[in-house]
Amino acid sequence: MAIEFTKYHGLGNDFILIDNRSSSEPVITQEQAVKLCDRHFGIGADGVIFALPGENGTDYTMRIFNSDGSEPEMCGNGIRCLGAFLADLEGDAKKSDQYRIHTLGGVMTPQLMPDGQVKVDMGIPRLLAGEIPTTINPANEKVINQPLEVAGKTWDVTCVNMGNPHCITFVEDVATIPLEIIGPQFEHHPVFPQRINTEFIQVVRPDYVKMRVWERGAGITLACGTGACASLVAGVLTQRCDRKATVELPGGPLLIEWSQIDQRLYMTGPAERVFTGKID
Ligand SMILES: N[C@@H](CCC[C@H](N)C(=O)O)C(=O)O
Repeated sequence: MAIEFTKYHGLGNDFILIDNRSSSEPVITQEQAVKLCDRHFGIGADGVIFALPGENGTDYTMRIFNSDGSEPEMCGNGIRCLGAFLADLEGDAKKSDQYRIHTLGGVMTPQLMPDGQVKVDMGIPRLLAGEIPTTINPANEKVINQPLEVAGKTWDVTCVNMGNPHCITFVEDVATIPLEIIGPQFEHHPVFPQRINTEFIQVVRPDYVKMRVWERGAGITLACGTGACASLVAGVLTQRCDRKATVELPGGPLLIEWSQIDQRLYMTGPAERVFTGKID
């Protein structure tokens, strides 16, 4: 049976999206996802995203497999792409510009904006070590500017869970970070029992930062939405950033706001359809 897919990207963080609305289990296995994501022998992507029927009163459910086949709880760029994909699928039957999406990291709400961008209510960040999870500190303590030995160097790290786990380090110049060498060492560090996404942040101004990321299960990517949100939270907690900032990624900028009113994160950025195809 052939399976139709549409390729989308959010700032170069690219995904194969599959209309899975007629079944509550993904139609592709994790092993098949690895093959489809392969950039030489497959379609090429950072992950495969499934649009499934809603759970617990939501409109839809999102599940995602990373390019290594692992299943993360959440994906920020992916949920913007999913919002755009759902609008395409619904076509004229679309009743609203906003969807409530069930994910393993909580309910997220992408909203299609008149200018074509997608704004997402990303929920409230979780900060306790037990929630990240990490053993850097006792489970009921936050991890803010804590020393961590990686690759023979001590890094001051701050950890934030945005549905999925992130470890953030502020540096003078993101361009000098050997991401392909130290990224895997952060990801597989024993203090992170569920592995970790790793962000390096250069604060240019309190409302403008540059970010590079090593993603759990995907390696270096051109952008990471949950990582951009987590990094803004870390910047605010360490008095480096305003509560609203542009996060400049290799693939382009995301606007992130940590609302003082409801303590929720709001992420605004693009979601672009690239092409459609069929998997035999
Ligand atoms: N690129 C994503 C995050 C995807 C999941 C991540 N690799 C993980 O394993 O947690 C984003 O835009 O948030």
